[in-house]
Amino acid sequence: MELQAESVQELILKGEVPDKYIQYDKITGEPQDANFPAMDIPVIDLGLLRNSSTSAHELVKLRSALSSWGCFQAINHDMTPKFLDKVRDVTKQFFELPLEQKQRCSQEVGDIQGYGNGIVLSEQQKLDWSELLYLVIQPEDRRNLKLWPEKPEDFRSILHEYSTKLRLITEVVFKAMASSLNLEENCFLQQYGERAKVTAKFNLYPPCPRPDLVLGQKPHADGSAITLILQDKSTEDLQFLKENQWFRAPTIPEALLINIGDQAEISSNGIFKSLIHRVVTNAERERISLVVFYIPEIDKEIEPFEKLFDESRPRLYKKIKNYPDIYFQYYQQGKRPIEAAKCQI
Ligand SMILES: O=C(O)CCC(=O)C(=O)O
Ligand SMILES: [Fe+2]
Repeated sequence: MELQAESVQELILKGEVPDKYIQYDKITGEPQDANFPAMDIPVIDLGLLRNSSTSAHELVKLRSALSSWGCFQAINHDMTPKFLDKVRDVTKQFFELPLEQKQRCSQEVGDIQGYGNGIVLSEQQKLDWSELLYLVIQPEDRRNLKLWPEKPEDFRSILHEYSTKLRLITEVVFKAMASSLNLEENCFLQQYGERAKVTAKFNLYPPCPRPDLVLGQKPHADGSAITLILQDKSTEDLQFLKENQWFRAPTIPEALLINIGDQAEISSNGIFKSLIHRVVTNAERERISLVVFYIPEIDKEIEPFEKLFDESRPRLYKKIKNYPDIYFQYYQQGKRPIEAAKCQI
């Protein structure tokens, strides 16, 4: 079932926060806007990773970051700060359009692509304080250009350029992830397939009058293999959960925050961690972000690489296929999707 939620823009005009948006933190019991410490994650230079004579130290940092926090900040990725600001600008300009104009890109029934307030699976579901635009960007023949905004005028060309650049970045990152585990460098790319799906989710989190009770995005782990996030420069509202404590992700304007999703946790036999994260709201400022998911081909078999388990280190995950399907089924039942892939030990 899909129900269209009332747009947050309309609620702000009315100045009210309906019950459907009120969420309590069942994990820590703290108000959503308590002051949480910053995560201690490394900044990794992708330029150094590209070359085997300079990569050794970065690979150690990468492995350690991905096995503790499941994420890192990537710099020197070949996208200039000016270009990243352009991406942020077109995102902001799109969300500033009048609602009717944004609705030209609206989600169609049964499809998550397009503009909307996220998928509403049931009447009881708590809602996020956000607007979003979700588009497939790779493979190119799977783009639904009808849903790509025509305004602002440079939106499409900038998204195309961003998507081309990200292809090279994801390749470097997957190869480095493999090398950091002493595996053949193409193993992730091969397991995920040449036609892996890459999707872009543009998010707007408007200022919210009750940041103590309302979330921009509920706690979840990503169903992707990896996720690449371009953060807003002016806020730090993304948080990761580690050992039952929330930590704030620092914003570095020129960096991409790259995190592990469930499928790379499975391939790495649990060495890399797909951590639960959420977005909090903010009474003063709006926040925008551009989140890109790298999603393996659905008919590829995803399983831990053989070299990563033996008698002393048990195999933690089974072979799975079509994880997005499993993900939605489990998510709907309020369970963590990766549980479905765990071996019974
Ligand atoms: O907006 C963000 O920074 C992160 C959103 C997120 O976690 C997601 O879309 O999966
Ligand atoms: Fe996420």
